[in-house]
Amino acid sequence: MTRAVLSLGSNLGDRLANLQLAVDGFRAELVAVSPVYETAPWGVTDQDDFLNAVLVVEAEGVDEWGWLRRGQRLEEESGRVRVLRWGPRTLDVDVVTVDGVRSEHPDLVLPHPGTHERATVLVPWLDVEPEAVLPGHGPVRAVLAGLGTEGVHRRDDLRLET
Ligand SMILES: Nc1ncnc2c1ncn2[C@@H]1O[C@H](COP(=O)(O)OP(=O)(O)OP(=O)(O)O)[C@@H](O)[C@H]1O
Ligand SMILES: Nc1nc2c(c(=O)[nH]1)N=C(CO)CN2
Repeated sequence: MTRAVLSLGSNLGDRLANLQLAVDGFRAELVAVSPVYETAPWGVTDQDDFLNAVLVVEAEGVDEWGWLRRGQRLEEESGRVRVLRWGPRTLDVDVVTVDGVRSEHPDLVLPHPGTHERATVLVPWLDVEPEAVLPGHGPVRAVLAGLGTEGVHRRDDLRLET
C-alpha cells in the first residue's frame, strides 16, 4: 500500500470543475480531500488567482511513478496545454510526497521541491493531515509558521464533491 499527498491547482477555465475532475479521477483511492483555497499566484504573478486543494490517496500496487502518471493523465483530460513554466493552467497535479520516498529523478523529484516555500500547498495539506511532516524540512506546521499564509483564502462556498 502506498499513500500519496497530491496538490491540485487551477487558474484557467472552470477552476472548480477542473479540481473536481481530479477528485473524480482518484475517487477509488481517496482518503481525504481538503477545503478549496483561492490563492494569489506565485512564480509568474501576472496571472489570474488559482484555486488550490490537496488530496490524500492510498492504493495497493501504485508506486510513485504510478501516481505521477495518473495525475498527468488527468491534466491532459482537463485540456491542459503546457505553454509557460509557472503560467496559467486548467489543472496541475503535483506529487508532493509518497510515503517516505526520496527521489532526485528530474521527472519525479520527491518530495516535490517547491513544497516548503508554498503556503498554497502547506495550508490545505495541514487541513487533512495536521501532523504532517515534510521529509527534509520537518513538521509542516512549523514550516508554515515560518512562511505565513498571506494570499491564501479559504473558500467555504466552493466544495469538492466526494
Ligand atoms: N513531484 C513531482 N510532481 C509532479 N511533477 C513532477 C514532480 N517532480 C518532477 N516533475 C516533473 O515536472 C514536470 C511538470 O512540470 P510542470 O509544467 O507541471 O511544472 P510547474 O507546475 O510549472 O512547476 P512546478 O513543478 O514548480 O510546480 C513534469 O515533467 C514532471 O515529470
Ligand atoms: N497560487 C498559486 N500560484 C501558482 C500555482 C498554484 O498552484 N497556486 N502553480 C503554479 C504552477 O505550478 C504557478 N503559480
